[in-house]
Amino acid sequence: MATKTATQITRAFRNMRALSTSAMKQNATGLSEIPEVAKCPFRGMVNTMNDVLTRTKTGISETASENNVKSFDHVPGPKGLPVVGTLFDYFKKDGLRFSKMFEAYRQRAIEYGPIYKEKIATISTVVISDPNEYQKVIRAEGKYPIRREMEPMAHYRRKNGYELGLVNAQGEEWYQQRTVTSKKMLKMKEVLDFCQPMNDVANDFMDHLKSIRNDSQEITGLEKEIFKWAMESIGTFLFEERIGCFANPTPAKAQAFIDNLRGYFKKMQPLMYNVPVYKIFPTKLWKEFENYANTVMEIGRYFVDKKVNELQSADSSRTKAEDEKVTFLTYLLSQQSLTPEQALSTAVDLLMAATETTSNAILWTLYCLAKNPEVQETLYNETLACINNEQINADNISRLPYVKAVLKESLRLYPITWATSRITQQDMEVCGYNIPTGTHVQANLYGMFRDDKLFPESDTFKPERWLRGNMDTQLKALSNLVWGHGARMCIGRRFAEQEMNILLTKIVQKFKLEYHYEDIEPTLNTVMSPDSPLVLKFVPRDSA
Ligand code: HEM
Repeated sequence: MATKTATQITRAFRNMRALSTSAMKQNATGLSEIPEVAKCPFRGMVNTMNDVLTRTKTGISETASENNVKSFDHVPGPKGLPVVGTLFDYFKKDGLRFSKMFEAYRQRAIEYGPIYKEKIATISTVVISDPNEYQKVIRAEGKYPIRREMEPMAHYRRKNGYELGLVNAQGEEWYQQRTVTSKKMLKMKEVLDFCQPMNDVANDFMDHLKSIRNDSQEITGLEKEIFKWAMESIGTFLFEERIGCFANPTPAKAQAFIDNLRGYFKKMQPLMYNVPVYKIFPTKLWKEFENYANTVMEIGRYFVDKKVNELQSADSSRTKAEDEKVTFLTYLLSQQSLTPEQALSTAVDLLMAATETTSNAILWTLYCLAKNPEVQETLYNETLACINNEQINADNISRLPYVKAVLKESLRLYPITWATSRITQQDMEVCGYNIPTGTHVQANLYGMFRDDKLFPESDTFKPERWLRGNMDTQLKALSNLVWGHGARMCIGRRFAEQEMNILLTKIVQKFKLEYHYEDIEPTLNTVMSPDSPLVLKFVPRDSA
C-alpha cells in the first residue's frame, strides 16, 4: 500500500482536525446516515427470518432431505411466543438473565444438544456447542466474514454521523480498515517492538500497586486500577507516549474516560438483547448509554486530536511517514485507503476495545492465581528460572510457557468474550441440519469450556492442560477460539497477549496474591466481568 507524502499527511491532519471538531455538527446533519436511522429497526431481522423461512419452505428443505440432512425447521430449541420469542424467559423470577447469557447458552445446550436455535425478541441465533461441527462455520466464512453488529454501538454511531469503525463495519469497508490495521497489529515484529514500552508501563504499575495498598496489604477498587494499566498500555502503542494514568490524582480526562467506558459497556449489555425500542424513542437505559457514549467518544477524540496537533506542529519536513518507525496514529493517517474520519474511528475503537477486555482478563487471572497458590508458585519458579529479573524482551518472552498456559486457563474458565458470532454466507450442513445463508450462528464458548467431556474437571483451574505435550489439536484450536477466528479474529490478540504476559510475570515476581472472601461469579458488562469488587492481598515477595 502506497504511503502519502508529508504534504498529504499535513492535509490529512488538517481534515482530521476539521472533522473531529465538527463531528457533532455532522451528527445534526448526518447526511449519509439519516436513511439508515430512518429504517425500521426490525427490518434486518425480519428480512433474515423471511429469507430463512422462504428457503426452508422451498428448495432448501428438499435438498436437505435428499441428502439425509434435516431441514432448518427441525433444529431443536425453546419454542417461545410469536414476535417476542423467548424474551419473557429472561424476566421470570429466578429465570434466565441477560447479564448471565453465557449460563443461559450452557443450560440450553444441555437441554437441547450440540445445536439449538432460539429467538429472543429480534435476535435469532443458532448456537453450536460441538467444536468439530463449528469448524464447518469457520471454514465457510470467506473473505469478508460478517459478525453481528453490536447494535447499540452501531446505532449510536450512525445516529451521530460517526464512522462504524473496525468492530462494526462490514464488507469492503471493513476489509480496507482491517488490512491497514493488521499490518501493524498482527505482525509479530511490530508488536515485539513494544516489549520495552510495555515493560515500562508494567514497572510503573508495580510501583503504583505498592503505593495504593492499605494497611492489610489489600487493594480495594482493583478494577479501576487495572483499567488504568490497560489504558496506559494501549496509549503507548497508539500515541507512543504516556497518558499518565498512574499519577496521583489520575488526570481528569483519563479518569473520566475510565469511568464512562465502564458505564458504556455495562449499559450496552441489556440494550443488546432487549427489543430495540431505543431505535424509535430514547428509553431511560438508552439515554444513560448515550451519555456514556458521548463522553467516551469525546475523550477518545481528545486523546487522538492531541496527538494529531502535536504531529502537525512538529516540523513537517521531519514527518517520518515513509520511515518504518512512526506512531500508530501517524501510520494510520498516512494511508491513502483510509479517510481521516476512518483513521480516527479506528484509533478510538482500539482505545475502547483494548481497555475493557484486557483489564477483565487480568482481573480473572489474578483471582485464579490468588485462589491457587500452588499454581502461583510454579509460575514464580518459571519466571525465576527463565528470566530472573531481566526485562522481558523479544528473545526471552518465548521462554515462558507456563505464564501463557495460566492466561489460557483463565480465559477458558472466564472467556471474557463468551460466544462467537457469524452470519453465514452460504448454505451449509451443521450437526446434520441445513443452515441456510443469512443465519446468525454462534459457538457456545463458555459451554464448551465448561464441558467435562472436552475438559476433564472443567471447573478446576489447571494451566497444565495447555502445556505442549498435554494438548491435542482440538484443544489448541479451542483455546484460540476465545479470540474469534479467521480473517476477523481479534486484531489486538498479539498486543493483548504480550502485555498481559509481561504484567503477570512482573506481578508474580513481586507479590504473592491472596484472596480471603466469598467466591466471585461472572456477570456480563458486555464482556465477562466479576460480579462483585475483587479485593486481593498483594504480599511483597521481598522487603521492597
Ligand atoms: C483478553 C483480551 C481480548 C480478547 C479475549 C478479545 C477477543 C476478541 C474477540 C473474540 C473478537 C471477535 C473476533 C471474531 O469475530 O472472530 C475481537 C475483535 C476485536 N478486538 Fe479483541 N480481544 C481482546 C483484546 C483486544 C485488544 C487489546 C484490542 C486492541 C488493541 C482489541 C481489538 C479488537 C478489535 C478492533 C476487534 C474487531 C476486529 C474486526 O472485526 O476485524 N481486542 N476481540
